[in-house]
Amino acid sequence: MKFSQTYWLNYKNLKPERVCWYEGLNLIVGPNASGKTNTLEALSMLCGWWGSRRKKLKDLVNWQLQGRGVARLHSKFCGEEELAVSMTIDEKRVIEISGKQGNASILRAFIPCLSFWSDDVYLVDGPPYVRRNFLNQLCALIVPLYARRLYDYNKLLRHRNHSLKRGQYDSVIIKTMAPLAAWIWSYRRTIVDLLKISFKEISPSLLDFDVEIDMKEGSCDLFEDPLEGFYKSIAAFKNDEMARRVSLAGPHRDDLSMTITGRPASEALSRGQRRKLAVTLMLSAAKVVEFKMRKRPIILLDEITAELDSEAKSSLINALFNSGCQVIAATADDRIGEFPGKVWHIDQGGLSV
Ligand SMILES: Nc1ncnc2c1ncn2[C@@H]1O[C@H](COP(=O)(O)OP(=O)(O)OP(=O)(O)O)[C@@H](O)[C@H]1O
Repeated sequence: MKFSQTYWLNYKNLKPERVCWYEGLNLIVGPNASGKTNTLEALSMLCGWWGSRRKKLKDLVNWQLQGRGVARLHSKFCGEEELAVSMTIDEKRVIEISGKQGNASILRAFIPCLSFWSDDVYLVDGPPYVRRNFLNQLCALIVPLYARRLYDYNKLLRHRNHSLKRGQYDSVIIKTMAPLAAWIWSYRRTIVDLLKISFKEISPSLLDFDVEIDMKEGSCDLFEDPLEGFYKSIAAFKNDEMARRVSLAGPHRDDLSMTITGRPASEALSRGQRRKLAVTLMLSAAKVVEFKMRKRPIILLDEITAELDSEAKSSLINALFNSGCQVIAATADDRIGEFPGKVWHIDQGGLSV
């Protein structure tokens, strides 16, 4: 699916505008605070996601209107099928998909979209939950049931932590959690295996260093059978859990390890290299989505050129071009040079070609 035409009204600082997007690469260039991130955020909302900065819905309405008006987002999509999405935002968000009431999870299933925000460099050097969130989003995009199972697992985990805090070791909760944990582990493993394959394909054109990525399970060891693995890990961590009064084994302790000749990427790489690695992971994820969903995802990329030298910029642009995906990227750098797509300029919330 691809954005063909969007229209927005009263969304943050964006001017009311009808925009016909190019089906290949789009680059939005503009100075700081001109509305680049706001534009990408509006597009991400239209695909059923939140933007980079999770805010209250009413903060998305133009400040001058707050309490007196609503923000509206509309988009026509083309591709595997034609879709029209409308969204009205004030205290709550009302979504219509081709004239029928819908919700964000339906949008995500119809219009796969991956976004890369400036903070996503933390994918390499941030704490494990950042990488778990990345994997969770990818898995939930491909199989919506994953989000449901993860929600159920996290609910039980909260109960378990509550019991542990009170010094109780509740084996009924463990038994209920076990099949969910095993399912989440199996699914994550499948996706990480695919991610490794696409990473191997893409990384030579983008990275001048070799990175090994792998799933690091929150268990005491790697097991063939994840259900057995869960029970064994729980048993192995029992004393520690009772002493620390918190649950230490299970998918909530997973991580995606990234190493360069055995050293963690967060230590071995410069900031620019970490950014390249994070973008490469995102492009690998796009390939996995395409393979599993038989649909090319839309890619939204904020601050695409930040911290990249000219060689890295051009190899990234080439990789985006070769992905065949519709890409909408933003940059404050107006010296981007040759660009194989449509360049938009934004100033004070107004887009022009
Ligand atoms: N609800 C709102 N109503 C009106 N303006 C808003 C609203 N929310 C945010 N803004 C304005 O939007 C502007 C920020 O836009 P945005 O984050 O898209 O900038 P940007 O072009 O990505 O900038 P940078 O290059 O610095 O990241 C800010 O000036 C902010 O004051």
